[in-house]
Amino acid sequence: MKKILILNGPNLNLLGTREPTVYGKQTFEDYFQALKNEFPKTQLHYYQSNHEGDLIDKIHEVGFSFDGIIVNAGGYSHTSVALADALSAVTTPAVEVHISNIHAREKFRHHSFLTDRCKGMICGLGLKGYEMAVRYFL
Ligand SMILES: O=C1C[C@@](O)(C(=O)O)C[C@@H](O)[C@@H]1O
Repeated sequence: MKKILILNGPNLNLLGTREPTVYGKQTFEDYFQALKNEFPKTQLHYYQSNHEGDLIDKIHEVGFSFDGIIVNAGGYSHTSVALADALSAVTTPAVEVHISNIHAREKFRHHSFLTDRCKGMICGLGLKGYEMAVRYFL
C-alpha cells in the first residue's frame, strides 16, 4: 500500500473560513475525509503546522519511507530556503500544490523556493490539486 503525506503549512488550518473567495468554503478536514474515501487502497496521511521547524521535522520523519509528499507550504513557499533544503535532503519525491493561482496574484507569490525541488507543481485548481497530486504518485 502506498504511503503519501499531505503537508500543509501556515494558515491552511483556517481553510473554510480564511478568505473563502480565494481558498473556498470547505475545511481541509472535510476534504481530507472525502479524499481518503476516494483512495481506500492508499495510506493517506495529513499534517498541518504553522511552524517552519515542525514542517521540516515532518519531512525528515517521512522522507525516507513514504512514496510521496504533497506539500503546500503556504506563505513559507515564498520565503523558506530551509524547507527547500529539507526536500532536497530526503529521498521521497514531492509535488507542490497551491490552492490559488499564485501567478495570478501579488508578485511576491510568483516565486516558490520549493518548486525546483519538486517533481511538479499544481496551482490554481482549488483543493482538486491535492487529488491530482495523489493520482500522480499512484
Ligand atoms: O497560504 C497561502 C496559500 C497558498 O499556498 C495556496 O494554497 O494558494 C498560496 C500562498 O501564496 C499563500 O501564502
